[in-house]
Amino acid sequence: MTRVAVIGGGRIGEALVVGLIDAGYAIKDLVVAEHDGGRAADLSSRLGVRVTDAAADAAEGADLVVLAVKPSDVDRVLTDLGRIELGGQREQVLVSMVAGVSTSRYENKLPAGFPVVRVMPNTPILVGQGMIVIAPGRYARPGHLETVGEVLGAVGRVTTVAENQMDAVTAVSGSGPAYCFLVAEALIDGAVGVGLSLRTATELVVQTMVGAAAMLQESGESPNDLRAAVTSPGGTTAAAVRELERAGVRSAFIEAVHAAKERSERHGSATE
Ligand SMILES: NC(=O)C1=CN([C@@H]2O[C@H](COP(=O)(O)OP(=O)(O)OC[C@H]3O[C@@H](n4cnc5c(N)ncnc54)[C@H](O)[C@@H]3O)[C@@H](O)[C@H]2O)C=CC1
Ligand SMILES: O=C(O)[C@@H]1CCC=N1
Repeated sequence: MTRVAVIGGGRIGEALVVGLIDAGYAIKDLVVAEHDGGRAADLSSRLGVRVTDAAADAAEGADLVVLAVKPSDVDRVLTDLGRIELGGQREQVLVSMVAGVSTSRYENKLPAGFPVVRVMPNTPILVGQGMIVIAPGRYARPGHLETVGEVLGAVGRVTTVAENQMDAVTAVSGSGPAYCFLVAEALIDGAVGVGLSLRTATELVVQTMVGAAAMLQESGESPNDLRAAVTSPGGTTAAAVRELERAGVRSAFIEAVHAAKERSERHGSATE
């Protein structure tokens, strides 16, 4: 099996490891580098994976070295990885999940020709329902992409784009679960406001989102058509949608995606 080292056992690093284990990945083929001691001990006891505090230690012997640290921690990880002969003993690929950081930035610091693949996952990888978008760096060959796609395909749907689309991707599917959770929170607030218990409100909202998502995925119809089918003339939905449009919800989402893309671009320029 492809051996995977995850550098950074934070939220997305943990989601990846849990998702892979739940998908049947062998624990012996996973290792995490986490430099926060408390967090490392917690991960090791809960997940049963080997956790080390050094990126170089985790990367040695791994086929995929997955970076899941904040953009500001990338330099430190690259310095640490410089202590070992990356790609010397085996074919290795660096997989960066870091928002905004370009493959060329890694390529400039890694041994010449070292393959780098930029990936934007999202937290539903935790439950095998992630959206994972891949962009090859300059030296990543089809075989490398295939290996990355095979491993990450265990935790969600994988698609490939050109790297110049990755900031937009980050703004849509990378951050996207947060937008959905915010909508869920607001709907639950509304449901409680019209008299439902928190428990009933949560059950109704969650299943409504699950059902709507399944229709989006399976019906082949556009969101607009699906919404029209719920909207009876002069009915409740039309009254609700009028309020949402009046409050500028549509343009708020559009502006939110623009803001997230700009932030991702700034991560890149701040660390070039
Ligand atoms: N949280 C999310 O939904 C997503 C996050 N990402 C990206 O993943 C990266 C991590 O994000 P989060 O998991 O949310 O952050 P986080 O702060 O929860 O996790 C980062 C972890 O890396 C550890 N770390 C930092 N430097 C290290 C080093 N040199 N060696 C070992 N461990 C080190 C930190 O102690 C921390 O536990 C970011 O670059 C973010 O852009 C990408 C997609 C989705
Ligand atoms: O908020 C962030 O910066 C990261 C990238 C995509 C999701 N979380």
